[in-house]
Amino acid sequence: MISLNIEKTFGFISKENVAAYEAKVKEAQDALENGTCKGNDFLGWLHLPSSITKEHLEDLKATAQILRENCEVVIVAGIGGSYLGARAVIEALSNSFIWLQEKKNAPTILFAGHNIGEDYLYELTEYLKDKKFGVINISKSGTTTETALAFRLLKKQCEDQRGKEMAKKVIVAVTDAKKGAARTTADKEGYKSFIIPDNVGGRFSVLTPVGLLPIAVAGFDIDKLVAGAVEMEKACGADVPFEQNPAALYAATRNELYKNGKKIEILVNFNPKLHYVNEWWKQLYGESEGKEGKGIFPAAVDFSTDLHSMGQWIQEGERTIYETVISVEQPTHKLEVPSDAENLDGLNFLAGKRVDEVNKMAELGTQLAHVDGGVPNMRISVPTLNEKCIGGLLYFFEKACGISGYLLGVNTFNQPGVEAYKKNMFALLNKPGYEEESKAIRARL
Ligand SMILES: O=P(O)(O)OC[C@H]1O[C@](O)(CO)[C@@H](O)[C@@H]1O
Repeated sequence: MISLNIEKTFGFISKENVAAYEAKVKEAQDALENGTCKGNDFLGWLHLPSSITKEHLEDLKATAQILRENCEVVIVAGIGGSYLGARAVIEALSNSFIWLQEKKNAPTILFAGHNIGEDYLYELTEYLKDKKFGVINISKSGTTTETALAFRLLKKQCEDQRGKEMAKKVIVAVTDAKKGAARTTADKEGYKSFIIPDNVGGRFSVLTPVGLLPIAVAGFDIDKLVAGAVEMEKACGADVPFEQNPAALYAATRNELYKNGKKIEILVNFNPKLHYVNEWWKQLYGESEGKEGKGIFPAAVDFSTDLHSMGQWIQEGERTIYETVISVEQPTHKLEVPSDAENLDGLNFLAGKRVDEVNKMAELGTQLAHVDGGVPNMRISVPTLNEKCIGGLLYFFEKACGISGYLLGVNTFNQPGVEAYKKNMFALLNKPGYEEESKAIRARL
């Protein structure tokens, strides 16, 4: 099970001040449990893991199997919370060179609908020209422009290439039960569809079909992923004492750091497979807390790669940052540094050591250097990268986010600020219904 160590924050904030959050954290836990916090119509994620039924998982696995049997490539179309969770889990669990391997035991998973890059979409559609492909169209609102645009292209191409009947079989919708264009299309075309519950917001939806279906198609064990989340739901529960509750401690510590001028949290990994876990985390905390002129800025780096780009800033730049390191205890594979008779590269001092030992010393050395340089450090230990641990990690971050947003005093579950760019874009594109905004925005150009 994952664990949290906050010892290396105590040169910057005091143990007593973190412990003093106990009552406020209890209030937060109660408010989440009783549904009395702000945004209380979006609390469906709280006990989601333990409420997932065997039948639901079987339904997801059966649909995944149809896609696996009929597709060489599956495109997951979605953006934000309808994209990042699936990508985070799939990349954390996949072989880093999966798409270069001839023999695959699952369709290649590609992503679309998370940008409006013409070249990206052109190159994707070109690549798909001789492929048996399917699409999972994911959008809670069913109206997000980026996703809808990509889906329009992919749906047509799939129907043209594979025929209407096969397209019906290999296109799956994950969307609202009733509203939105994605629902209308799915119902009209007769696609298999899954529902995103009303009370689960996008960034908290990885354990709904939004994440579970693509993860199952990619060949990973969603039973174990959910089991890991269930375990963490218990470990972070309202009945677990403050000092033993990782979500409570993480939420309290980051709020205390924020109060002491640490305005930026950098999520750090020492494993490139976790890059998209960082990205998922950025949305979770950024959309949840960045509002009302408040909120820790969630940044992220991949070490040791970024020690050679951002390392200088972190070591000696403005002291408004702290780091949270996701440390994977055990790699999946074993690789030792070979000995070399000539030792031309001078690396024989590493001969016989596992590559991970070198990585772990980089991690430890970085922690000490950054703490010496004025950067508080928290460490989240993950035993290994498997479904169970990742499920636990995701739920831990969600629960801590729910508590942390409450401590900050914001509505953790809305994202009103995201509408501003959309409104301008629609006005600039002359979307019907935006006539007044179009006139007003053009007058400003
Ligand atoms: O699932 P949808 O409705 O397409 O939304 C995708 C993403 O867009 C946002 O609503 C922001 O615009 C996110 O909160 C959400 O995760």
